[in-house]
Amino acid sequence: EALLDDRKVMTKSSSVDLVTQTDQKVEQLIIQSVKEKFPTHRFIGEESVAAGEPCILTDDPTWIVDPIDGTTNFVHAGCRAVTWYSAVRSLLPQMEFGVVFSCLEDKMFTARRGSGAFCNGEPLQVSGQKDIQRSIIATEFGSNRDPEVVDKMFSSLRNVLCIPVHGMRGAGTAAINMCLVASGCVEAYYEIGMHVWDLAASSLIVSEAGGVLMDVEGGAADLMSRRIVAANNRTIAERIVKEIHPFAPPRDDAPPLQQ
Ligand SMILES: O=P(O)(O)O[C@H]1[C@H](O)[C@@H](O)[C@H](O)[C@@H](O)[C@@H]1O
Ligand SMILES: [Mg+2]
Ligand SMILES: [Mg+2]
Repeated sequence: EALLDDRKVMTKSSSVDLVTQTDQKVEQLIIQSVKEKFPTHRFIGEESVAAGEPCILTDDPTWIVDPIDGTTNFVHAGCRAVTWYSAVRSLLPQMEFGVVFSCLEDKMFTARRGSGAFCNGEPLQVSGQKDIQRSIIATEFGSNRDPEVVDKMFSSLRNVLCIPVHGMRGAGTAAINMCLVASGCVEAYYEIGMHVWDLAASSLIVSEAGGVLMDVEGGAADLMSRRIVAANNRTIAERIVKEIHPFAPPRDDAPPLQQ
């Protein structure tokens, strides 16, 4: 409880969707320092959106910021990851670079479109495993405790586990789960319910490390849809898609509900 007090924990969409003053301060720090260099660029920041800012990509260069990914870990045990990235939108949003910093491990994951993915400067490569039965799969349960949604998540978890796979893991942060895919430590990560700022930077890191991104129903990945399968290859991604019980949370870029 002392920890919770120290970190000034507040809640957002539900009693388990946590935010701290540190999340808010880190986001302000990142946005202010980028603005000083690039005054015309736009931002989509997790805590700014929570405060009512729009979550829309335009044709302008846009930085997508998740100040602390894994706030629940941070509240309970210390820091986890800080993530931000820049997207330049033409006809389709095109990510230019992604950065994820894992402060617990002092690892800086980076990727630039067309130039590969790196961890502390060392090139990253996804796992070469093609057999799902020799794979480790990562997932998370997010912050929705609606029993119907939880039933669907458990049904997917059960199906994937019983393929059977070697194991299932969850780092408590989407960004780090995706970096684990990019590093070849796990074969895939899937989740429904996280947000564009959880995935933006690490999605480029996964694809630049040779991985694939897919929607949970098998179509093209859509970072605003709050659904993702990130895998080392298409065979593994498509096998996971077969086992997922899909549902569609409200999109990140949906217009706000009228009061
Ligand atoms: O810690 P935050 O930035 O809120 O992100 C987490 C998200 O809230 C959860 O729903 C997901 O399950 C985690 O994987 C995210 O990393
Ligand atoms: Mg996050
Ligand atoms: Mg966050």
